[in-house]
Amino acid sequence: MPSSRYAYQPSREFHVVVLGAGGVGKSCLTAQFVHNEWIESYDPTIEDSYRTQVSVDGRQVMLEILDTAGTEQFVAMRDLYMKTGQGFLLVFSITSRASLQELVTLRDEIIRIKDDENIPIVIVGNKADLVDQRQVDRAKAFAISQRWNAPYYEASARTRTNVDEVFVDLCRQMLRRDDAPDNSQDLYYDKGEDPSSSRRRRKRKHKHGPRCTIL
Ligand SMILES: Nc1nc2c(ncn2[C@@H]2O[C@H](COP(=O)(O)OP(=O)(O)OP(=O)(O)O)[C@@H](O)[C@H]2O)c(=O)[nH]1
Repeated sequence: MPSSRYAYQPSREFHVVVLGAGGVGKSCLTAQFVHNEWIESYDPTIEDSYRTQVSVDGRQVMLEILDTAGTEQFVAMRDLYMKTGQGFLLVFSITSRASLQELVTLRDEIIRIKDDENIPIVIVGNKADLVDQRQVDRAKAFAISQRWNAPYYEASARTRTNVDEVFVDLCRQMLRRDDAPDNSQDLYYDKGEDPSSSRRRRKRKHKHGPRCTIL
C-alpha cells in the first residue's frame, strides 16, 4: 500500500479540556483555534466539544477539545471531564484577579482527580489586548505558573495572539509523554477497561521547565 496515502492520518488522538471562570474567553479561544473566527457576543457555554486535526512538529494530531462551562451551576460535570482529559488549558482573564484565583481550585481538582502532579497544563492569561483593564501582573501569573511547573502565555482571542501557540504547547507536552520510553512500563488500565482501548493513564511524568511567553 502506498505510504503517502496515510501520511496525513493523525497518529495520535488527545482529549483537551479548556477550563476557567465564566466569561474569561474559553469559547472564543477555542473558536479562534478551531474555526478562525472571532465571537463578540457572550453566550455562556454549557459544554461544547470540537474535533480538529493539527500539525505539531510535522506530526498530525487529532484533538478532541472540550470547551467547558465557567459558571458554578455546571461544576458537577467537572469530575467527569477531568477524568477524561489528557491535557488542560487553564484560562483566566488578565482583567480579573478573581479569575486567576479560580484556577487554583481547578488545578487542585485536576491533580486530585488525575492523581498526577505533572499532567500537561498550559496557563493562559487571555484578553491581553485589554491593556487598560489589566488587573493581573504578568510577573504574578508567571510566578504561579512556575510553582505549578506549567508554561504561561498571555493571549488574546480577539487579536488571535498566541491562540495556536497555547494549543500547540499543550500538544507537545502530551506527545512528549506519549513518546517517553519509560511510559511503556507505567501504563495501566482502569479496572474493567478493555486493554485494547486507547484510554490509558500514565503514572510517572517528565518535568519541563516553565516558560513564559509574552506578547
Ligand atoms: N477584548 C477581548 N474580549 C474577549 C476576549 N476573549 C473573549 N472575549 C469576550 O469575552 C466574552 C466572554 O467570552 P467567552 O469566550 O464566551 O467566555 P467563556 O470563558 O467561554 O465563558 P463561559 O461560557 O461562561 O464559561 C465575550 O463577549 C467575548 O467577546 C479577548 O481576548 N479580548
